[in-house]
Amino acid sequence: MSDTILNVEHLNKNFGKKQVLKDVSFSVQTGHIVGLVGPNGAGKSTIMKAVLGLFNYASGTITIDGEPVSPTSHKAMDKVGALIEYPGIYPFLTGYQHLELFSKDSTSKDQIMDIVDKMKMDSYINRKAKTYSLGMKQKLGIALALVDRPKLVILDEPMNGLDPQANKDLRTIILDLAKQGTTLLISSHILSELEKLIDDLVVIDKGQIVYTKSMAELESGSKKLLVLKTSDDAKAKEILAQNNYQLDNGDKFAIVENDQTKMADVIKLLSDNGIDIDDVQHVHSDLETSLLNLLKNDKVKES
Ligand SMILES: Nc1ncnc2c1ncn2[C@@H]1O[C@H](COP(=O)(O)OP(=O)(O)OP(=O)(O)O)[C@@H](O)[C@H]1O
Repeated sequence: MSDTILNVEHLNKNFGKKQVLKDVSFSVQTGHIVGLVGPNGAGKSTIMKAVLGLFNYASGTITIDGEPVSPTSHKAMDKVGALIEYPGIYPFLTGYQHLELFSKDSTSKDQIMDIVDKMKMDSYINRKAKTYSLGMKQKLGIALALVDRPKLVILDEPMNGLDPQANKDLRTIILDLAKQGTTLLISSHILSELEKLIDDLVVIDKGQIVYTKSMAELESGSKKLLVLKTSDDAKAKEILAQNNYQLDNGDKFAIVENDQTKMADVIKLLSDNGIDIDDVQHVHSDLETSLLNLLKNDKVKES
């Protein structure tokens, strides 16, 4: 059984009169990759900053590896690496100098070159950062979060500005780290990328946690659809309904699949009734669809 590395309990946070975190509780298991997702302004960065001890909160507790975290209690930060919003980059320092300056004294040159190598930054690591593109700066920010090989890594929108190859490299690095026992809390709006990585999902909306589940649970609960395009969708729907197929109420013409649904039977039924099938495919709900449904159905109200 895995143990908990990060525990957030009953966290409340205000900015002026606005309450931006409302009784936020969740925990993260050691070695897991956890996705923190939700609409713009939901409170993802605020949670991450609170976990990093960057500001006071009205009430609640945060512990990392059993140690409390607050603006006056930073001991646990020794175990944490983070990239929050934009990486703080100094234009006149090279990438290598950034890594040297901001890594721990105990981090060796070999460790620095190892992350440079894995992030494929060799060709520009000795150039001044003012010459870096957006993606290069982002990669340097990620390298800074990882260079000390922390137990817990917090990445806010790490895929921002990365090209497809860099995204793939980052995915490999993250999955390798998790295999070695590193825990990662990652926020991203690029759900198609996130779902290739994460073990667990924490969904926040308007400052409240609306959902915490493993991806396995999410996938097992997600709908499987048979999406159809026919010569006469209206008639096809009528025939399928008469034959006890469950029509999906989404945007596309689809039936909800169960263990008894056979594509061949559906095609035969429709063609026996003089309907041509232009296209038919099995579709599993992806994370984006599941999340949109979840947010559509959640009852959280703006205060
Ligand atoms: N320093 C601040 N002062 C006042 N309000 C703030 C401050 N930082 C964040 N907020 C507000 O807190 C809420 C949550 O913001 P936060 O940045 O945590 O959202 P987010 O989920 O990370 O959003 P996004 O996906 O757009 O990055 C928003 O309503 C935002 O306007």
